Amino acid sequence: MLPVAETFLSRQGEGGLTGTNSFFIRLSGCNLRCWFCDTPYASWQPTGQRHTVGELVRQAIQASRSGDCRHVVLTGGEPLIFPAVETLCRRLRSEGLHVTIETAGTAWRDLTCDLLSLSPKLSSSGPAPEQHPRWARLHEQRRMPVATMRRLIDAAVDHQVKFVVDRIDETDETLDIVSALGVAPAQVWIMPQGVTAESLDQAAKWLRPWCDRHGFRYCDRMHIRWYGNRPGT
Ligand SMILES: C[S@@+](CC[C@H](N)C(=O)[O-])C[C@H]1O[C@@H](n2cnc3c(N)ncnc32)[C@H](O)[C@@H]1O
Ligand SMILES: Nc1nc2[nH]cc(C(=O)O)c2c(=O)[nH]1
Ligand code: SF4
Ligand SMILES: [Mg+2]
Repeated sequence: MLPVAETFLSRQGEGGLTGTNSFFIRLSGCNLRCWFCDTPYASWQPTGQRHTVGELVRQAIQASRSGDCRHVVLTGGEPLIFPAVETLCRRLRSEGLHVTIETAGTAWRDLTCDLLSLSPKLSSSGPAPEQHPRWARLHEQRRMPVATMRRLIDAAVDHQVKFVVDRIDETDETLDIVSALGVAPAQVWIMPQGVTAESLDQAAKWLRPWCDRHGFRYCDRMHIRWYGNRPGT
C-alpha cells in the first residue's frame, strides 16, 4: 500500500521531458520540509488515501490508453521513503511504461527507473529554526547524503539533476554539489524557486546568464505558466 495525495494526467513541466504527456502519481509524505515546497499537501500536511500498487498500475495503464501517454512520473512528497515504490516502479516498467522519479535523493531504494530526476536540496532550503526547530534539524541532517544520491544515479537508465535556486549567493554551493556528485554539466538543470510566472521571469534575469557561464541548462517551470500552481496539474 502507498499513501497517495493525487493522481492526474498532465504535461511534464520541468527538465528534459518538458511537454511530454505524463501520468503523475504524487505520494504523500516527506522526510524533509523545504520552506518553499510547492506541494505542502504532500509534505507539511500530507493528505490523501492509501492505494495498492495494483490499483496504481491499473490507473497508469488506463491513462496510457486514454491519454496517449507512455510516461509515468512518481513524485511527492518524497517517493523514495516508501519501500513499496520499488514494486510500483518495477511493475510500471514491465508494462512498457517509461518511469521518471522526482526525488530529493535522500533515501536508497533498490530500483531502476528510466529517468532519475534528482533535486538535491541546498542548505538554505530548510525551514526557519525559530518556527520549526525539529524539522530544521532533521532537514539539515538528511538533505545531502552524496553516496546515496550517486548510487541512485548509477542505478537509473538516465538522470538529470535539478537544483532549486532562490538567491544568487546559493550558486557556489550548487557548484560544490555538482562536483561532489560527479555529474556532467549537461545533465544539470537550474530551476528558479517560484510558484508564479512573474517570480520565474524575475529570477531568469540573473539565473540564465549564470547557467550559460557554467554550461548548465536553465529549467523553466512550464506547468506554472500553463496552469498556475494548482493541485492536479
Ligand atoms: C514537490 S517536489 C517532489 C519530489 C521531491 N520531494 C523533490 O523535492 O525533488 C517536485 C519538484 O518540485 C521542486 N520544487 C518544489 N517547490 C518548489 C518551488 N517553490 N520552486 C521551484 N521548484 C520547487 C522540487 O525541487 C522538485 O524538483
Ligand atoms: N506538470 C507538472 N510537471 C511536473 N514536473 C515535476 C512535478 C512534480 O511536482 O514533481 C510536476 C508537476 O507537479 N506538474
Ligand atoms: S523534498 Fe520535495 S516534497 Fe519534500 S518538502 Fe522539499 S520540495 Fe517538498
Ligand atoms: Mg510540482
